[in-house]
Amino acid sequence: MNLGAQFIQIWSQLGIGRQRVVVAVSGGVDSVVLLDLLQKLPVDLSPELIVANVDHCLRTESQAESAYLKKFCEQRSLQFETTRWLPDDHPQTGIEGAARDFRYRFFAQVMKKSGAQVLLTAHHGDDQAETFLMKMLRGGDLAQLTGIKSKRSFHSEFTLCRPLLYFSKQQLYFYARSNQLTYFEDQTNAKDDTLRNRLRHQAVPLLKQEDPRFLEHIASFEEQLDDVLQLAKVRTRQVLELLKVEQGYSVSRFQQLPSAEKNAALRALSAEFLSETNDQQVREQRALLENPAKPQGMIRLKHNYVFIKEYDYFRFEHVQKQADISMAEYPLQLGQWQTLSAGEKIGLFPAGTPILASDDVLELGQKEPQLTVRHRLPGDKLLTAAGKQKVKKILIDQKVPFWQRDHTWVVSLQAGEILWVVGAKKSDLSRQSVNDKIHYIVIYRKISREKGLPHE
Ligand SMILES: Nc1ncnc2c1ncn2[C@@H]1O[C@H](COP(=O)(O)OP(=O)(O)OP(=O)(O)O)[C@@H](O)[C@H]1O
Repeated sequence: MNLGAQFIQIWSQLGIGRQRVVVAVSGGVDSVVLLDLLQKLPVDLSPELIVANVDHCLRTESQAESAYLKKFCEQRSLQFETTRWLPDDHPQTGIEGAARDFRYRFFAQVMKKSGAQVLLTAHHGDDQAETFLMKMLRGGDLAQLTGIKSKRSFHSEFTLCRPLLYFSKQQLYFYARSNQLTYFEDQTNAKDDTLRNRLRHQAVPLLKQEDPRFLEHIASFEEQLDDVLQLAKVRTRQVLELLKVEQGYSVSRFQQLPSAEKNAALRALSAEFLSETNDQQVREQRALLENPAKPQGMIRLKHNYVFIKEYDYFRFEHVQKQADISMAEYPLQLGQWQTLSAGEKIGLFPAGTPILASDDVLELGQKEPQLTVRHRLPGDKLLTAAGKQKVKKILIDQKVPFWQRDHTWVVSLQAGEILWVVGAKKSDLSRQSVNDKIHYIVIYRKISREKGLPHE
């Protein structure tokens, strides 16, 4: 079957039919062939074409090429839309990415203006193989290897289709010559200054020489990989659902999973929290979760995240840096609760105020205590009969994990001396002696998130 006949088949399968489409035409052989193939489709499959072109002003010839395309389209009564990316708007670095962004923004504008829903580009099999090899070289998430898709959504409201993915560049050259098409060669593509160009000129020809069906094999792997990844995604979601508990994820349920599901779950969580996966860290997390000798543990991750195992739960947690933690300081007003966070509150009350079994209470001997509550700060010291004790040391001795230390609340006297490191230690001087009358109490209470519990 010749290329034109194969194209008709592919076009029918894409299901675009006769609707209005925008074709991205650079003037290179790929897009010139695409435009010709589209114009030669049988009438019942023939779409309404709008040709979109961007002059990036990156090569001296580009202006003349755009002018040629304009004339070409006029002669064939094709709607032609073009724009220039002026040199003043070019960034110092990342020019390729910026050019791509500009180009696709323009295509979206043309689509909006014309009411077209589909954008066509002329990516072909060699582009696919080069992209595959580039991603393989760079490493990372397996999903990235699925490469260029023949159909995907674009700017959320449009569809981007690449009907030439199944053809090699060589086939496109052959078609262009046989049909006497005029196209332009981008001379910058001849240089070996980019990875893509080196792969195009050196690696890909060698691989094609080893097996002429190399491009077909890549395309087939891409399709299979796509299918397998879709299935894996569904299963991973089910696994995460199974592991989910109120405090995070269940360690015991994790331990019962088959090996592949363990890895998939940890990778998916890394991707969710850190937007990337790191095999070494997934191995470390798994080793921690499977180690019965370590009921608790923590692994530092990127972007201020930590992976925490606490007995039967594990979770990813974002640890705030000291600078990000609220510097709020609340004076305690007699008889009033002060909310500290969504899950906790504190208050100063007269002695004898009813308390709950789960409350933590500091008894006070002072007549009119002037107390404030705040997060602990570097250098804080607890007042004790034996002298002052560093709060940091208390937290370390009490094995408070480091990611929770800066979140610790302290209750201090006006002078700054600390009477209570909440959850860790109370000053033995909050009353002069055990026989001293208790005048007031400070109550620290966890607020249950479940409504309707008897104590709330
Ligand atoms: N200046 C341009 N004007 C119109 N269409 C363009 C232009 N440059 C590229 N295209 C369209 O994009 C297709 C791919 O081009 P190219 O291989 O240069 O892009 P790329 O660098 O791989 O980036 P991307 O895949 O994101 O478009 C072309 O076949 C053509 O359809």
